[in-house]
Amino acid sequence: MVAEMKGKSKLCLQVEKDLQWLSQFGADTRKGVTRLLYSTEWYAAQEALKEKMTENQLTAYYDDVGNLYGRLEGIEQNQKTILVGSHVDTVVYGGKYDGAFGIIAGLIAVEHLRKTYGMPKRSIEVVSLCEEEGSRFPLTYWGSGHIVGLYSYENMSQEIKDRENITLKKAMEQYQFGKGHYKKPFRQDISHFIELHIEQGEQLEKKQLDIGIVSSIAGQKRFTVTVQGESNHAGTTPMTHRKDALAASCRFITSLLDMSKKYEEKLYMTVGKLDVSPNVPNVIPGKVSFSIDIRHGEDGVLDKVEHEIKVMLREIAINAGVTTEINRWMNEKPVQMDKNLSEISKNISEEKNISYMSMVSGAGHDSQVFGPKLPTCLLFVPSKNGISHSPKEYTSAEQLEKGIQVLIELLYKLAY
Ligand SMILES: NC(=O)NC(NC(N)=O)C(=O)[O-]
Ligand SMILES: [Zn+2]
Ligand SMILES: [Zn+2]
Repeated sequence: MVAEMKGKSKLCLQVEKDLQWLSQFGADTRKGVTRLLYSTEWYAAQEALKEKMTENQLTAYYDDVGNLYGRLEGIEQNQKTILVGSHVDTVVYGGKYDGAFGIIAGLIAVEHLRKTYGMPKRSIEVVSLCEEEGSRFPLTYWGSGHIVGLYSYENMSQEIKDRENITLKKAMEQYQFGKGHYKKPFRQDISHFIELHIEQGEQLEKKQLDIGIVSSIAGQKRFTVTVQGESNHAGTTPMTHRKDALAASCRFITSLLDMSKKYEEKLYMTVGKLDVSPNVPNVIPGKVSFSIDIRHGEDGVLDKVEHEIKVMLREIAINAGVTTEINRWMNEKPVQMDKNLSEISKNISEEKNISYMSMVSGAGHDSQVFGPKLPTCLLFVPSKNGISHSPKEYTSAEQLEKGIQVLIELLYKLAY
């Protein structure tokens, strides 16, 4: 252990320690991390980060939706601010790197810059975005979407509820967000958004490269499907007279995944969430709802697939004697990252002898929301075995450090 510590740089030890520290908020007994939007664990993580920002001599503050910022004031007036960071929320039973790494990396990079070069010309803010994953409520990019003005909580639907029927409004207000206590989230003073993230795939590892410079992010749609059948007795209702919502859902899901194969490897389709009612062994399932998540690099293909899904759903409903409803609650277009920032990142990597490749991200990111509005840069570090959204997520401290080195230099070039 001591020998291992001796071999590691200060930066390596720091990033390892800080990620471990942040993962305690929402840690479960199976080594996973679950930090859902506006949950106790989520708030504890934001509060702990706020304290850390203050310790790092940053001015820490929330906006009214729960995004947390740590600001290092620039010496030149009238300059816009560079935003660097990622999201603090996780999926259910996720790992300790997704999102968290971008925040910790931002904090470490800014701390390093301040200690080495003093105050920047242009202000830098490290941001811990409140929500990106869409794991608790049927919405995604709740944090970044407010910053760029895509969302406004004042106009949000009262119908947005989690699995336990808690409304988004109530969840927000539990921690005093959404009441006008804090600064409004919409901002027009941001010059760039920079995000460092784990790849969540295996391209970098397979090619043995250190950094992925993202050129574009795939488009993504998410739906909730509700299938309404009829609950009845398992021992007396003839097999031919049933309106079994689960049997119909299974047929539909299988046909759907079969259909996705015709798009070869370019279409990604997932049914990841299923709720069965009443969910007991001796009652025919009367109601089922499930999610569909589709992704592709071309928007036109996603529209075509959406149409196919709807046609297929109608056909299966007619044959199974059930009724169906489909609600699309996410529709993100593919987005290009800023070419100039990518070029700067390439040059930095070359100067530092850090190997890199340009790549497309199949995973969604807050950078997708900032990208159409302002120059945005998304950088990846490798993920062991390409695993993510799992407690098995892992990137070595040495690989994390390379990402941070590029980030430090990029921020230096933009802010000093
Ligand atoms: N980087 C992510 O894990 N993002 C995830 N979340 C969103 N909102 O896309 C996803 O599902 O790809
Ligand atoms: Zn994620
Ligand atoms: Zn993420």
